[in-house]
Amino acid sequence: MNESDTPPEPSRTGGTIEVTDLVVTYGSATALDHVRLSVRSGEMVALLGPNGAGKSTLADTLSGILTPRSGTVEVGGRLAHIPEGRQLFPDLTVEDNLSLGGWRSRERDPAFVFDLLPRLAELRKRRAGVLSGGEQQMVAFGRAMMSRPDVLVVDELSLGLAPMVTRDLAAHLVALNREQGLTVLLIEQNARLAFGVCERAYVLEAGRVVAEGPCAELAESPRVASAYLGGSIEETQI
Ligand SMILES: Nc1ncnc2c1ncn2[C@@H]1O[C@H](COP(=O)(O)OP(=O)(O)OP(=O)(O)O)[C@@H](O)[C@H]1O
Repeated sequence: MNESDTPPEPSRTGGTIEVTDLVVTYGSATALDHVRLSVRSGEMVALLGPNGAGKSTLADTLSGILTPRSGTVEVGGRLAHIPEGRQLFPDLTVEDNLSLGGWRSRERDPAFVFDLLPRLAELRKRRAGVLSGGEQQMVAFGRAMMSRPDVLVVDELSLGLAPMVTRDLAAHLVALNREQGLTVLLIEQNARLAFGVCERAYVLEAGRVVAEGPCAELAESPRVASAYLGGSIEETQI
């Protein structure tokens, strides 16, 4: 296919993640220790865990930035990753940041992203570096959608954002999941948010999966409730 060919049509039929016995190391330090995780097509699954648990390492391995030491990672369809801290180009405009997200899908026109996230259309000529945290997260979200993904990995949607802004972004994510079947792995420290929008969750601690299951069941677990919900169960419904 050459540069002038039409971009491929969006395909949301096979967005899956299958991680088996995954070991990832940094030098002699083990960051992921025989991790097993699976996400089915059209699911929205949370990955919880404290600082240093290995969540970003898993995201980076799923997106191919890191290479496993052993085990397997299989992604069905195209995966896009909203990295922790957004990692935008601050001197480029919103529009140019979005265009960069379209390199794999050969998608240059962000019009469909403006339909999904109308606020970005208003901000299109602004430099990304001058935007608020919530607006920058929305640009990172839109940039990921430019690749027309089947699977979206979101690393800390809520990081540094006010609850209202987080809820607004989460509502966009839920709409994409429910209305377009986008498969989502939501990496979060905010368990209330994650349990409010996901059906299932994994809990990662010190590189190992220590709990998994339906969010409603995990929320009942005294260990999960005390570590991640401050001891009470009160879900954030979108
Ligand atoms: N480039 C690196 N070199 C060496 N060690 C690293 C590197 N990146 C991460 N680590 C270590 O690997 C472990 C897992 O880190 P990771 O960033 O994946 O955790 P995390 O769950 O995403 O944490 P946080 O919520 O704080 O972002 C930590 O002990 C961290 O110090």
